[in-house]
Amino acid sequence: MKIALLGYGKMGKTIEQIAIKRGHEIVLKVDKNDDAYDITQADVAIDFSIPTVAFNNISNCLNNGVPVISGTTGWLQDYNKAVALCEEKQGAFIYASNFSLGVNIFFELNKILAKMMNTLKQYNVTMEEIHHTQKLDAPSGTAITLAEGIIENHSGYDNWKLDEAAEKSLPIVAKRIEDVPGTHTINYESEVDTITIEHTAHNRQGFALGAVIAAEWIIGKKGIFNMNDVLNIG
Ligand SMILES: NC(=O)C1=CN([C@@H]2O[C@H](COP(=O)(O)OP(=O)(O)OC[C@H]3O[C@@H](n4cnc5c(N)ncnc54)[C@H](OP(=O)(O)O)[C@@H]3O)[C@@H](O)[C@H]2O)C=CC1
Ligand SMILES: O=C(O)C1=N[C@H](C(=O)O)C[C@H](O)C1
Repeated sequence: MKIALLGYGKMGKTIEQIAIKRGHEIVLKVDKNDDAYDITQADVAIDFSIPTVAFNNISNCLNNGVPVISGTTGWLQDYNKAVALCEEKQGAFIYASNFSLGVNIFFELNKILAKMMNTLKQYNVTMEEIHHTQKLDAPSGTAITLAEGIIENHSGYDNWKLDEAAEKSLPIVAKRIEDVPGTHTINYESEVDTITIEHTAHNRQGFALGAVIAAEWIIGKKGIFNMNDVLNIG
């Protein structure tokens, strides 16, 4: 498989190593605003760039008939436009806030726990995410997906807020600490006890492997997919 890497930072470099080990070829590495490159030489593009350019990168792939996997977070105000473009061009597109198998299992566990706790109003839900200090967005995309999983399954919450508690709002605290790849913690706290679920990434390998598996999976398909489609869980 010929892969274009849109974004060649921490994730792009980790994906390159894993893709080569799995027998793929990296035909393009894009690390700055540059419309001159020819995306059509790739069978699939993997975008791990920055929030302000992700939608442009994805659009460029869809406009040129190249299937695209995006893990960039912080650009979701344009997600519906990407979906509409993918439908119009009959392309193939996957966005996931987190590509690791472990986090995708954690997403499902989070929904089940929220459903179980729905009637137990004595428990307040809080969330904390910790990432490295270079991270551009807050809260993390993963924290937003987790919050949405709780909101869909727990009638006590209908929105989330960063660093703020309010009626029916799930508060998310975002911490930035040197070199932390990504830790997400959800607490259900009552006066008498606390139930905690937590996912801790030890490195970026899990995210990168998931993105390469998604790229392998999407070849020959058309449509808008997510990691549940790829991993067949949930
Ligand atoms: N979904 C998931 O599983 C995961 C998602 N992420 C997300 O992926 C994104 C990238 O993370 P990470 O690799 O750690 O970040 P990095 O900052 O290490 O890498 C991003 C790279 O994108 C480059 N870039 C800037 N402009 C463009 C452009 N126009 N086109 C292509 N690339 C460009 C940056 O270059 P420069 O430095 O010169 O600006 C930088 O090298 C983030 O949004 C992060 O939240 C991260 C891990 C897992
Ligand atoms: O920026 C990161 O590093 C990460 N970003 C993703 C997010 O925003 O959830 C996924 C992972 O937590 C690492």
